[in-house]
Order: sequence, then structure tokens, then C-alpha cells
Amino acid sequence: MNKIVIVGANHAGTAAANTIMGNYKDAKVTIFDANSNISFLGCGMALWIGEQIAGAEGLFYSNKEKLEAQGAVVHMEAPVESIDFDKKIVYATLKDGSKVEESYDKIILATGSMPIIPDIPGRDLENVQKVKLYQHADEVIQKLKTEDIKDVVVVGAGYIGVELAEAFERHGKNVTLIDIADTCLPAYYDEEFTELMKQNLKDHGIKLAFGEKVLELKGDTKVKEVVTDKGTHKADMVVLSIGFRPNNELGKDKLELFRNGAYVVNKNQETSIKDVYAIGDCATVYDNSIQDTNYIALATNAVRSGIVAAHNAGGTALESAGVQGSNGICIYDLKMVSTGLTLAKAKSLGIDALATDYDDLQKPEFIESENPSVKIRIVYDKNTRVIIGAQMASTYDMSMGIHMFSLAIQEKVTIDKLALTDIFFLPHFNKPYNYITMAAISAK
Ligand SMILES: Cc1cc2nc3c(=O)[nH]c(=O)nc-3n(C[C@H](O)[C@H](O)[C@H](O)COP(=O)(O)OP(=O)(O)OC[C@H]3O[C@@H](n4cnc5c(N)ncnc54)[C@H](O)[C@@H]3O)c2cc1C
Ligand SMILES: NC(=O)C1=CN([C@@H]2O[C@H](COP(=O)(O)OP(=O)(O)OC[C@H]3O[C@@H](n4cnc5c(N)ncnc54)[C@H](O)[C@@H]3O)[C@@H](O)[C@H]2O)C=CC1
Repeated sequence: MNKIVIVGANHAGTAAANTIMGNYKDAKVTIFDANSNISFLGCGMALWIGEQIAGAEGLFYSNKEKLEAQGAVVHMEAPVESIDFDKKIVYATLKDGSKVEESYDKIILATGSMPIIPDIPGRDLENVQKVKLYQHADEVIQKLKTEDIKDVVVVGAGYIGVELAEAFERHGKNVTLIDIADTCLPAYYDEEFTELMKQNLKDHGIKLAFGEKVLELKGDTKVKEVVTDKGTHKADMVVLSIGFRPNNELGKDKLELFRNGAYVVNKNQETSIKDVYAIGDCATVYDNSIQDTNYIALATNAVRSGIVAAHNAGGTALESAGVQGSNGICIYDLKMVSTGLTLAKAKSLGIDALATDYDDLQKPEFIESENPSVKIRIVYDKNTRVIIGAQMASTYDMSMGIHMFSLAIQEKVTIDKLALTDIFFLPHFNKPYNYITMAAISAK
């Protein structure tokens, strides 16, 4: 018998548990999760808050009963307090308050992340909200129903902030979106693309306060205003979305850590201690675009790393293919997808990078139905000519196109090889001289 303990059962932990139980009949899986729910899709939070979906029911795909039906022992509302990595014992408190000790042969840490809370005065005022868990979103929604909440300030214009700004505006609130950077989504897109998103947000009445540093949140018991280095913004609710920090409490004194505190893992998801694996938002990833270890918190990475760790813990050596940080966003009707490095990021890393751009209609000019234009940028290494990033934007759903670039980065495809890649043509879908081929052909 192979006793495997999984700590944390959201996306990463659930993927690991499902993979182990589906493939390794000799494994006995015991799961501890501090929360009362499993598998909450945070990505649906903005749709729920913005009332684009009826409720949160569809935002869960697993639960204690489903995992138990496959043979796992599942303890919910049962935080693991500590782990003795030498004796291989987990110490946890169960829902009824009793303490348990669970021994293991292998352990998978899937404790995820929590939002970074800036160290500023007023951060504990009422209506200053975190947004990560189902409970956080539920609390925000209950508060939005009251007449008291008219002005909402979102701090951080990354993925969560931009999505929630739309959601609050759809809810009829006055929304201000603040970022310390002078644009939105700076980690994922170059300026030519972030300008499109900026305009999109402005067109929908969202007040942008970019290039502002938040100094203080003011109020009595409840938050009333956000003070920045450039001015003051009225706020009945403040949402903090300035990134995640990994939950590393259980292993931070024993395991090797990355610069942000994530557990450093190899391509087999092994930490610096034998038989201890880490997956999802509490662990590093191997980033093919920089060919080095990195931290990229995404549900997709959580699921894949869970599968990889499960096979290794189950007895089959399996390496991750690495990741490119592929991601997408849809705000009102504007869709943007990207993978790998932006040109700005590549340059900041000292990579001698170039970009090739192209703008064109999705389909031939003679098409009489919907035919939006698409903007594409491909980033490549000037010396090796290997593709290291790509970005696309359109009101057309061109999102599937980015997966090819993700694979291209993973497999180190050159821009010249892409120029001659077989890309089909049918007027219902695209043009014979399509924008991917044209961008690649026109690369310097
Ligand atoms: C609003 C929002 C939108 C998002 N949208 C997207 C998206 O569109 N696409 C995308 O790819 N990603 C998205 N993400 C990111 C994605 O949700 C995370 O990357 C993902 O949740 C990581 O999964 P995880 O299982 O590693 O960690 P988590 O989801 O953080 O789960 C960790 C689990 O561990 C448990 N735990 C922690 N400590 C202990 C302990 N000591 N004992 C027991 N249990 C413990 C927690 O209770 C929790 O259930 C979004 C996130 C948010 C908040
Ligand atoms: N569609 C998707 O794939 C989604 C992915 N996610 C993931 O969840 C994780 C967390 O998301 P976010 O919290 O949005 O992080 P993020 O890293 O995407 O964005 C954080 C933003 O906060 C800004 N910032 C940092 N410090 C600040 C400060 N002190 N004051 C003001 N602004 C500050 C940054 O400039 C950045 O724009 C990310 O890894 C993200 O990729 C989240 C939502 C959707």
C-alpha cells in the first residue's frame, strides 16, 4: 500500500486525487482541506458578480462525496497545522475540533495561494474585500445588494481587477480602477494591446487611475476613500487584487523556497525533500519562455501539475512539459489572449528580442456576415529566431489560435518555420494570406 496524503483540495489537489485514484489502485489517498468547499472556479467570480450567470452552482465541479466515491478519505474544514517531514506525519485539526496524526509514504502539498494585502493604513476597515474564495465572492455579492455600496474602487488592474471592474460596472456601480503601473494587464500584454483594453474600459464608464500608488484607505468603521500619491477616490467598497502570494506556512522552514516564497519544484513536482511534492499556486513552474523556474498562478497550471505529481507519487516517473503562462481575458466584447513573454518583458530580461505585428480582418473582404479585425504580435529571439511570446486581440473569438503559439514556445519553433507552416484556408474561417502567416513572413 502506498499512503498518499494531499493537503489542499482545490484545483491542484483535486486533479492529483482524481489521477491517483483513477490509475493507482494500490494507493490510499487521504485529503485534508481547510475550507468547506472544493473546486471553486474563481474564474467565474466576475461573471457571477456581474450577473452574467444566474448563480454560483455551476462554478464547482467536485466535492467531498465525489472524491470519497472514488475511494479517498476526505476531511473538510480540517486545516493541517504542521508536518513532520522527517517522521512523515501530518498533524491536523478536524471539523469537530479533534486532533489527528496521519502518517504518509508520499505527501502532495496543494495549499495554493491567497491575495497579497498591501501594508497600508486602513486595510482592515469594513468593506475592504479580498477576492479569492467562494466565501469572498458571496460576501461581496451580499454587500452589493445594499444601497450603501455606490462607489467601488478596485486596486490592481491585473486579470482579477480588470474582470471585476467590468462586473461592478455591470452591477450599476461607479467603478475606479487603480494600478501602480501606468496601464492595465502590464504583465501579459505590450502597450499596443493594453491601450485597446484601456479604451474599452473607458468606453464603458470605468474611471482609470493608472500610475497611482495607494497610500491609505480612510473611513470610520467602513471604508470611505482611497488616498493615493495623486489624489483621493470615493469608495464604499475597495477590492484588493494586486496578485497572489503562495501559502507556504507548512513547509517554509524546511523546503527550498523561490524568491516569492513558493516551494521550488523540479519537473516531476518534487520539492527539496524526498517524497514531498508541491503543485498549483504554492509551487514554482518551469517556464519555457525564459527556460527557467518561475511563479505563474493559474488554474490550468494547477491542474497539470496535479496530474504530474500524482503519477510520480503513484510510481510512474513523469516530467512536466513546462508552461508558457498562456492566458486569456474577455472584457465586454474585447477578447485578448497571450502566451510567453511580451516584448517589453523580454527586453527587461536582457533578451535581444524582436516583434512582428499584423492587423487584418479575420475572413476575406467579400464575407458579408460578422468579420472583425484581429491584431497579432509575435515576439521572437533575434539571434536564435525562436518564438518566445505571442499576443492577439479582437472582438472575434480567435482564442484557439494562441494554443499553437504556446506549443511553438514549448517546442522552440522558429519564426521562419512558422512562416511556412501549413495553415488551412476556408472563407468561413480565415483568409488565404492569414494574419498568422503574414506576421511570420514579415518578420525581420
Ligand atoms: C477571481 C479569480 C479569477 C481567476 N481566474 C482564472 C482564470 O480565468 N484562469 C486561470 O487559469 N486561473 C484563474 N484564477 C487563478 C486560479 O484560481 C488559481 O490559480 C487556482 O485556484 C490555483 O489552484 P490551487 O489548487 O493550486 O490553489 P487554491 O485554489 O488556492 O487552493 C488551495 C486549497 O488549499 C487549502 N489549504 C490551504 N492551506 C491548507 C492547510 N494548511 N490545510 C488544509 N488545507 C489547506 C485551501 O483551503 C484551498 O482549498 C483566478 C483566481 C481568482 C481569485
Ligand atoms: N483570465 C485569467 O487567466 C485569470 C488569471 N488570474 C490569475 O490569478 C492571479 C492573481 O491575479 P491578480 O491579483 O489580478 O494579479 P496580477 O498579477 O494579474 O495583477 C496584479 C496587478 O496589480 C498591480 N499592483 C501590484 N502592486 C500594486 C500596488 N501596491 N498598488 C496598485 N497596483 C498594484 C500590478 O501592476 C498588476 O497590474 C494571477 O496569476 C492571474 O494570472 C486571475 C484572474 C483571471
